[in-house]
Amino acid sequence: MALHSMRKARECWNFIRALHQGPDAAPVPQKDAVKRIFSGIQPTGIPHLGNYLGAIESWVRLQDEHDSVLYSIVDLHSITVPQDPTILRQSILDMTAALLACGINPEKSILFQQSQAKTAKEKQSGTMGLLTYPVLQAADILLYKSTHVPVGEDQVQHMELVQDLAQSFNKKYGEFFPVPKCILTSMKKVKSLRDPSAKMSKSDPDKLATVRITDSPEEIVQKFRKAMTDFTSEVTYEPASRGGVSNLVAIHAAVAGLPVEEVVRRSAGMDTARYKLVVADAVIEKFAPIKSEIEKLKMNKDHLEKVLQVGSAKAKELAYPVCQEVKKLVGFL
Ligand SMILES: Nc1ncnc2c1ncn2[C@@H]1O[C@H](COP(=O)(O)OC(=O)[C@@H](N)Cc2c[nH]c3ccccc23)[C@@H](O)[C@H]1O
Repeated sequence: MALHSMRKARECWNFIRALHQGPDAAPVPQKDAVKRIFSGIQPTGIPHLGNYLGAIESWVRLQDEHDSVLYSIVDLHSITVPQDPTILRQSILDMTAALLACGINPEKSILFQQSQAKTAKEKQSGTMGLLTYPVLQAADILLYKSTHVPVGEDQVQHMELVQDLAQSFNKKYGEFFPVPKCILTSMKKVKSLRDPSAKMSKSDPDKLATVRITDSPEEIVQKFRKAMTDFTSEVTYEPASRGGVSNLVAIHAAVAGLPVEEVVRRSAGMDTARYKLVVADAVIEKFAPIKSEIEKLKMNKDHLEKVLQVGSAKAKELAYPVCQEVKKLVGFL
């Protein structure tokens, strides 16, 4: 299996290299393209504060600001590590419920399941080789001619590859793909509560490091109470020298919708032990309505499945002409 995957991965890279070696085409001036927003999230695990503040919250805003917005539940990406099929199936629906509860509105954006939105003729490419992580991510984005990709800082490296691939393709075949830009929020890297030098992550083995949006109030309080700070009791925002407390201030400001300076001003005279509970309360308050909405949505499996079906059909419709155009440009059609 590993060998087979490696061979497929090599084939995939050769295919991309072959694309780059195509005939030099005269550059066509880039059109003033309409913005198309695209982003994705892995279905494995419940979204955490980092996913929420670094990505999902801005996704909700962007669907109000732009006409063409797609959000993908990237199930193909999640199988780069072993997954139990029954659990994966459930996790896809759980992620759908979580995104809807956070405010993703299928009337305003296309919410779809990555594996279900491949165009019919593309089916033969569903091998692990083509799914090699960053290449698959590039395919996700370019397949819809996306212009803007709202992500956290950890995705910037992947985005650089996507930009390179788009530029190389355009150089050979004429301006076809917009070179997609990242949209980063001020919360582009929410730090682990246990180690402010690391990002908050779903897979952190220290359960106290990561606050999930469905955590109980007690769990949230416990995690913030144990958050790593330093020996200075004052609350200040100095990310370079006081990573722990600054992470708390940044989280607090983001969930309360206040500027950092205001949050620091309001906590004057408070020590960090007391402040941790204030931040925990703000997070509990922010997540409470989302948590109860998730519970409601999870009871209606048919609705969740329908949302994904409709979204996947719409995504497929957008992808098909792009895929055909690429095939024509390359000479496959
Ligand atoms: N601690 C953190 N602070 C701030 N932001 C964070 C933090 N942790 C996670 N994020 C952001 O959450 C989004 C989803 O994360 P994933 O790991 O599922 O995200 C991933 O694993 C992607 N490879 C999924 C993907 C597949 N295809 C795509 C195409 C476009 C954009 C994204 C994708 C991401 O925006 C991520 O940056």
